Amino acid sequence: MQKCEQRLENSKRFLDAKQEVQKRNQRVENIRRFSVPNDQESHIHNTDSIAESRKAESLAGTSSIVPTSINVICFGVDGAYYPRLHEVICLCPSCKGCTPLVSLSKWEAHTGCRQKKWKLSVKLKDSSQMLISWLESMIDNGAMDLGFQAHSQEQVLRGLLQVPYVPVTLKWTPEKCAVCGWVEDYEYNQILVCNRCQIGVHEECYGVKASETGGSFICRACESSEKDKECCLCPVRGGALKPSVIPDLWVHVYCAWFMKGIFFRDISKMEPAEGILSMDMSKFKQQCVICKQYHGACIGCWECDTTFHATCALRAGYRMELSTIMGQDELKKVSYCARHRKPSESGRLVIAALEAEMLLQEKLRRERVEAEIRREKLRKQMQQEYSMVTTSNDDEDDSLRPFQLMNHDSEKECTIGPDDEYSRLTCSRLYAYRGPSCHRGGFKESVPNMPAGYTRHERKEILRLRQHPGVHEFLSNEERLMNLKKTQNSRICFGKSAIHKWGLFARQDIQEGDWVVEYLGEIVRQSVADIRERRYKQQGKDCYLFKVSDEIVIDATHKGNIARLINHSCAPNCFARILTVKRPVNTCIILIAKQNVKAGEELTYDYLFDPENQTVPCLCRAPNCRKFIC
Ligand SMILES: C[S@@+](CC[C@H](N)C(=O)[O-])C[C@H]1O[C@@H](n2cnc3c(N)ncnc32)[C@H](O)[C@@H]1O
Repeated sequence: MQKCEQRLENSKRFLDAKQEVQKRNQRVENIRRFSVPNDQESHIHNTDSIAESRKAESLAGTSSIVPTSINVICFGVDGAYYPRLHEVICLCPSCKGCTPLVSLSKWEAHTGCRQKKWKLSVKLKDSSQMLISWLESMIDNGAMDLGFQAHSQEQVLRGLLQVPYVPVTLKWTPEKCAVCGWVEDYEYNQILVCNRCQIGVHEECYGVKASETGGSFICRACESSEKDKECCLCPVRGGALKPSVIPDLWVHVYCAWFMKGIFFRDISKMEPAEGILSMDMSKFKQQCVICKQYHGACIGCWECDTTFHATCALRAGYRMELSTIMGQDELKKVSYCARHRKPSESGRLVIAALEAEMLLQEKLRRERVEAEIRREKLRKQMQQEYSMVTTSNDDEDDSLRPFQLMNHDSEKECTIGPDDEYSRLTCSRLYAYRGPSCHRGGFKESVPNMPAGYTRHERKEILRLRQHPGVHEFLSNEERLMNLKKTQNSRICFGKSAIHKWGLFARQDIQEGDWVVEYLGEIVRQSVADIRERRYKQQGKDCYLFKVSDEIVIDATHKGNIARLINHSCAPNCFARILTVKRPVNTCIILIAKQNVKAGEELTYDYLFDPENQTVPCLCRAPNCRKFIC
C-alpha cells in the first residue's frame, strides 16, 4: 500500500515536473516567436514582412518597437542580445564581439555566472531591468497573442546578417576574371570589364554574352545605383555579384559555386541564386579562419573541420576544385585549407570537369566548323553586296562618316541585331579610322570595333567602311595581333615622362578598349622573376619585369620592345590581357586602353607589385596613389 502511494506520489511529481518543463518550453518558444519585423528598426526591406508587421501593429493597437539588438549584462560582462535570433554575442574583453552568436544559457556560463538560469542573471544594460521581464512586456504588448508564426528561415537569415562585421576589401582588377581568377581569355569566352566598377569577368563565368552588351558591359551590381550590393555569403565587398531569389540578397558567383545546395536557376545567365534558405543555418555561425569573422556562410576543408569563406579562400590562394564525375550530373565542390592544400599549378581554382571538358571541346569543334561555314557564307554575301554598293554611286565623303550614318532611319531595315548570326563576324571585328585625309577637321579618331553597339551598325555602313584603306576587318585574334604589330609605331612612342625617366606615350587618340601594344619579353614564373630581379640589381642593370598576374611575369630586360618603358600608375589608363592565339600557338600580352587616351598623354599600367613589398615610392601623382609601387 505504502509502495503504491509512493509510486503515485512519484508519478504526480513527475507529471508536475513535466508540466513545468512544458510551460517553460512554451514560454521560451513564445519568446522566440515574439519578435515582429518592424519597418523602423529592422533592416528588412521585404515588403511582405513589413506588411505583416504593420498588420500586426494595427491589430494590436500598439506599435511595439523591437530593436535589432539590445545591450545586456550578465555577471558584469557585456553582451549584445539579438531578439530576432534569441541569441547573444559576447562583448567581454577576450571575445570583443568576435565570437559567434550563442544561446543565453551558454553565454551565462561563459560569463562565469553560476546561477544556471539566464532569466535571473541577464539584465538590460541601460535600465537594469531583467531581460526576461523586458521580453514578457514585449509579449504582453500583444505581439504574441496575434498568432505570429515562428521565425521563418528568411527572418533568421536576415537577423544573422545584421550582426556587425568588418567588410573585407579585395583588390578587384580588370585583368583577371573576378569569378574564376584566371587572367587568360579566349575568343569564345572573353573577359568583359564592367564600365563602372572595373571588375573583369569571363562571359561564361558570369553568364553574359559580349554580343549582348552592346559594347559596354555593366555588371549586375552596378546596373542600379541603389545602395551597395553585398554578398550574403561572405564579408568580401565588391566582386562578381548576382541577385538571389530573395529580395535584396546578393551572392558572389564564386561563393555560390562552392556553397553546397546553392545553384543558379538559369545557368546560362548565372542567376538568380537559389537554395540559400534551404541551407543549414549553422554554416552562418561558423568562423572563417582567414578573415576571423562570423559574417556569411562558411565552407569547409575536404580533409578537416577548418571553415572559411569561399572568397577569403580565393584571396588566400587555397586550392578549390569544381569537378564533375564521369556519368554523374552533380558537380563536386571541393576546397582545402592551408594545411591540406595539395600542390596546385596555380594555387587557384582548378576546373577539372572531365565530361564538361569533353563537351566543351566538342562544342568548340562544332563552333569552329559552323564559324567556318558562316564565314564563307558571309564572304560571299559581302562580295555580292559590295558590288551592289560600289555601283550605287555613293558620295565618297558620306561613306566615311560612320557616326552620322548610323542614325539614318532610312537604313534601319538592314540593322544587324545582337542575335544576328553574323553580328560577331561583322561588327565586332570591324576596326576603322576616320583620318585627317577623310575629315575636314583634320583629326584622326579611331572607330573601334563596337562604336555604338551592335544594333547601331548598318551592314551597308560596314561595307562602306571596308572601302577605306585604313579599315581592317578581323576575323580572328591572330589577324588583329598582326595588325597591332604593323600599326603600333603610328600609335605610340617613347618620351620624357613626368613620372619616371622615360615613358610610353600615345601618338594619336586611343579609344577605350583599343589594343595599344604587345608587350614582348620572356614569360617566366614569379619565382624565376624574383631570382632574376636580384641578379639584375647585383649587376646594376635596369630591370624590366612586368607582372601580369600572381603567377606570370614577363621579363623584357633582354628581349623586350618599346612597351617595356611603360610606367606604373595607381590610376592607370591601360590594362594587360593575356591572349592565346592559335597560329602559331602562342601566349601574348596585349596592353589595352582602359579609357580614352588623348594624343600626347602618357600611357600607364598598374604594375600590381606585391603590396607587402613596399620598397619603391610611387611618383604617379594619382589622387588614389598608394604611395608605393604595389
Ligand atoms: C619598366 S621601367 C619603366 C621605364 C622607366 N621609366 C625607364 O625610364 O626605364 C620600371 C621602373 O620605372 C620606375 N617607375 C615606373 N613607374 C614609376 C612610378 N609610378 N613611380 C616611381 N617610379 C616608377 C621604377 O623604378 C621601375 O622599376
